[in-house]
Amino acid sequence: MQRTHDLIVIGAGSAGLTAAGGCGQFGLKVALVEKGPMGGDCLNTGCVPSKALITAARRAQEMRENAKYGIADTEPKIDFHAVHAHVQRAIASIAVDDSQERFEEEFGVEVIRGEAKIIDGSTIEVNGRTLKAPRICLAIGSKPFVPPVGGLADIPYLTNETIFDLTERPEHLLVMGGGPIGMEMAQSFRRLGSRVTVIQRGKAMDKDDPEAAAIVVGRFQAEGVDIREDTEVKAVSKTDSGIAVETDGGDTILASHVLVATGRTCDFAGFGLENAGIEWSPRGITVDAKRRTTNKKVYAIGDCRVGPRFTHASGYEGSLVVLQVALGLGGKADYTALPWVTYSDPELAQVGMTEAQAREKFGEKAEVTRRDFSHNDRARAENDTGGFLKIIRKGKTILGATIVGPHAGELLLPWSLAIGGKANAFAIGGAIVPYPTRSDISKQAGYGVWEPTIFGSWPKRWARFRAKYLL
Ligand SMILES: Cc1cc2nc3c(=O)[nH]c(=O)nc-3n(C[C@H](O)[C@H](O)[C@H](O)COP(=O)(O)OP(=O)(O)OC[C@H]3O[C@@H](n4cnc5c(N)ncnc54)[C@H](O)[C@@H]3O)c2cc1C
Ligand SMILES: NC(=O)c1ccc[n+]([C@@H]2O[C@H](COP(=O)([O-])OP(=O)(O)OC[C@H]3O[C@@H](n4cnc5c(N)ncnc54)[C@H](O)[C@@H]3O)[C@@H](O)[C@H]2O)c1
Repeated sequence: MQRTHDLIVIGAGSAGLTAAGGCGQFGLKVALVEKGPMGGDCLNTGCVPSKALITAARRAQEMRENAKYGIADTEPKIDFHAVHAHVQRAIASIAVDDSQERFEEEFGVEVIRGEAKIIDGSTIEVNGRTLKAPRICLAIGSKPFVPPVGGLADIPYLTNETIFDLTERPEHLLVMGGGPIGMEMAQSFRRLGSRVTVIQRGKAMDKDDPEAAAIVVGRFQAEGVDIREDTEVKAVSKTDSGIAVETDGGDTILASHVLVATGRTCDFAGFGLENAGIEWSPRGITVDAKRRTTNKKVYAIGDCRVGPRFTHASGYEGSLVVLQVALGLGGKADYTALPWVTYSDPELAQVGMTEAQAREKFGEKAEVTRRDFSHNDRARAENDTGGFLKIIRKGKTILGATIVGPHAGELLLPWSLAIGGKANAFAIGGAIVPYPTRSDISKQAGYGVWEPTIFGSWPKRWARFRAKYLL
């Protein structure tokens, strides 16, 4: 059979849209197959609805905390139907960018709505049609991992796929898992008026810097979120008054709703990966640095492969596929400067290595330069001085940065560039930064890295010499 397309992309989430749109823009004949709504998890059940909900929740919380600015505190009146409508509006406004019409009209991609199956390494089937291309790109995502907890299958638990459909506020939301999904949702629902309990197996936000995570956890507790760390759910059961959740510590918590946010998994049984010799496990599809599967003509990008699961990682890998397929260029994934942000309040932002990772790799050669927002004039003027910036480095080489505080995610960029070698602490420390901004904390930290050198013995000797003989 002749090729029908130059590239077949399966999955129209952040990863697949980028790969298909980019190759389409280069004039390749691209098929993009999607079985659900365009935009995938990020648009419909992930980043977008969660950030919209977080915004509504923050507005509510600000009303409760106004007195410190001389404005009376007020308990907000929350119309949960209207909050739901706001979340749906946010999805609708971004959906235009991910729409079938746009990909067809702007990028010349053939969008096919249906469930694809792999026939072999260059052939797929969808809606009874057979498509053939020299390259296939799998961008088929992941799904919520539901742990084998007794009784869970018998209760109507929520996941990220259903929680944004709620039009009534949960009375008491029990969140299983203190990762980014669990934490972002826990604070949002608490601020919108629910009672919230988080059950976390180890420490909450366990992939992040523990000192930064502790600041976030402290804030949650101050707002009334009941966080139970080092605790596991043993069993759940439905009772007349709600859902009884038994913990391994012997407590029973009565909740109205349970959100399962215990990580992601993959189940590609029946999709046909074995027909193309593609290896996978529940952790994802096996890939190399170029995101090629064990069948070198088939790529797997974004959440469906083993690796970090973020929208920006999916988009980045989509663009690597465009480089390789359309232009025949390199395309190895480099995550030395991978950033991630948990949009709790305060935000927790990380790029590159955490302090613990750097210490494990470099021992005493790993150093930390830290600046607290309590010394940042904008934070002081705003009476919101919690949090810090930590630069993790080896000598003057920047390995990572951790920021916790308001807008932390917006402050990462100079450090991403520094880790990638496109900026450095000296340049950041010497930049003219508008006063008063929170980003001044980066200048202070950059300067801090160089301060001992600038005021070292040689510059001082030179200054004394100048003062004595040349002034
Ligand atoms: C609640 C939540 C909040 C999040 N917040 C953030 C955030 O703030 N920032 C961030 O960076 N990341 C965030 N993420 C993670 C982010 O959403 C994902 O990393 C990203 O959406 C993955 O994109 P993807 O394209 O790889 O997969 P997906 O978006 O899952 O897309 C896969 C697509 O493939 C389709 N598909 C699957 N099988 C087939 C088939 N056989 N045939 C046809 N189509 C198929 C699916 O229908 C789906 O549309 C969040 C996730 C969740 C759950
Ligand atoms: N802001 C963001 O970038 C953002 C936001 C939400 C989600 N995401 C992405 O979505 C994915 C899923 O997020 P997540 O929070 O579900 O996963 P996660 O794996 O990051 O966190 C899940 C947590 O649940 C805990 N856990 C697992 N089983 C448990 C059990 N039985 N009882 C109690 N705790 C248990 C784990 O120890 C872990 O800390 C992640 O890959 C993340 O990158 C990103």
